[in-house]
Amino acid sequence: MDAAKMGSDLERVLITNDEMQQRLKEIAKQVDADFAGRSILMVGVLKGAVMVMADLSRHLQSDVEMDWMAVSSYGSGTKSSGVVRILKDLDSDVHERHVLLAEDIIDSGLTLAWLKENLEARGAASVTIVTALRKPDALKVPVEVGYVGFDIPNEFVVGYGLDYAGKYRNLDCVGTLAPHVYGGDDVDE
Ligand SMILES: O=P(O)(O)OC[C@H]1O[C@H](OP(=O)(O)OP(=O)(O)O)[C@H](O)[C@@H]1O
Ligand code: HPA
Repeated sequence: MDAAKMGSDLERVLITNDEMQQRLKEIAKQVDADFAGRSILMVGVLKGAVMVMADLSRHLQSDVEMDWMAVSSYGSGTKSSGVVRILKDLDSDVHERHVLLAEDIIDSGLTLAWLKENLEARGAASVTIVTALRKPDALKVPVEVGYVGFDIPNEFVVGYGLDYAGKYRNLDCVGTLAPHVYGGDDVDE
């Protein structure tokens, strides 16, 4: 879905799809150089990371295997609960693997800080985070990040994998929602 299709539901486009693809190409070049000669286990965090996994992996020239985890810290609202639950674990053993942990967004940082520690505790040789988006002003815990697509303001965003109440993940750009979409309710789960 493109921005025009969303009409007045979309308040502002922050990052176009072209800008995102361009940035992911640059990141892929850096990843290829940094991981030269190593096989990479890309771990995507469902559901938000599907777009960045699909796009970044296709820009990479390195050997890549993919695996997926599902965790939840947000429910259907717009604020992190801070409690991370594993909904689906990896199929692969990460022991001595070089893990590239891919996410759509680092907001409070709680999810990725927890995940990185969790994968390191399983004996991964390295765990490097790549995220399409980061909100530097929203961070509640420090997270060491290998590659960042874009730093964005501390506003709730949708698109490029990011949802509001399950919708808008297939929007091809990243943008903010018009207030009427939230229905005036302070959804906070
Ligand atoms: O830095 P944080 O504040 O922890 O927020 C980031 C997390 O929140 C979103 O996931 P969500 O729990 O909404 O699940 P989803 O990917 O299925 O939408 C996003 O995909 C990250 O996993
Ligand atoms: O800004 C956001 N939008 C959608 N999902 C999210 N999960 C963390 N931050 C966000």
